[in-house]
Amino acid sequence: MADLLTLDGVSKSFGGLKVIQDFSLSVAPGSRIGLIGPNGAGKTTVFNLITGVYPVTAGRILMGGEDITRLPDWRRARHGMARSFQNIRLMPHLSAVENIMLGQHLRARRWWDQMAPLGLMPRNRWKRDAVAALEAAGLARYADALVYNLPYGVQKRLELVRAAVAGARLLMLDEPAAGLNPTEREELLAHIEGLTSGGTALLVVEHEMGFVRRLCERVVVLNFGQKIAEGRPEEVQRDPQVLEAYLGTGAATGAAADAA
Ligand SMILES: Nc1ncnc2c1ncn2[C@@H]1O[C@H](COP(=O)(O)OP(=O)(O)OP(=O)(O)O)[C@@H](O)[C@H]1O
Repeated sequence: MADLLTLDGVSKSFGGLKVIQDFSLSVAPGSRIGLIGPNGAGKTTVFNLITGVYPVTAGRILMGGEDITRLPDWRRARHGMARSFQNIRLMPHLSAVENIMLGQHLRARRWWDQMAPLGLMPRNRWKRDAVAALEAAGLARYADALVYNLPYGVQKRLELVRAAVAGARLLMLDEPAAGLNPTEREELLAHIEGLTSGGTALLVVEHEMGFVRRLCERVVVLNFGQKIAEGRPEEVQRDPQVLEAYLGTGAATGAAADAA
């Protein structure tokens, strides 16, 4: 099957610092890939290169076979990539449903569609869609609650709804399980599984290896900006280079502890 997302020999330098070196990656439609590596390995930078926050120094990025390397971030979003961040980026003083509508706004193609999430148009389809997305996620009871009043686990899941709204083909999640308690983590896992069972591909950065094992069929390991391993989670965890990368840094992450 043709790739949904392809990174072909991508490199990134900041000044003289080579942060990503000759990194290649294939994400098939509907596949679930984990991107792991020690702190500072370059995982978030890879996300930033894919979504167009930073231009690449070398290499190509393709989405659905189309070269998007030079496209600005807002045009890449319209190719169906959606992202959540390490830190929650919801608008705390808006309601849950208003936050979901902001996600729709980012993907609106026509100027009148961009106005619609503001609620100025009659028969606001956008609001209905946002409420439906909350219902599908089992979060409808929070629709009118202000985000800053909601528990952390619910806020994380709202981010997921916002990212996935409007039919993303690729969902990119940066440390979605960080800071969640075991119950919240299970709820998030079920939520992500639900979103991706419909054929949305997943690329997830996550330190919590148990979470990655349950969610991802394939794992890619970065260290000092280079790919050092790729394969099924249980294979990768036994890879000597991966063990060295984690244990050699002395980073007592969940991945290292699991891998040991
Ligand atoms: N805008 C920037 N300017 C200069 N250096 C940067 C920039 N962004 C990232 N870096 C550097 O790139 C390297 C990789 O950072 P990145 O945040 O991508 O790592 P990471 O694997 O996501 O780490 P963590 O797991 O701690 O989030 C680090 O050395 C970081 O300091």
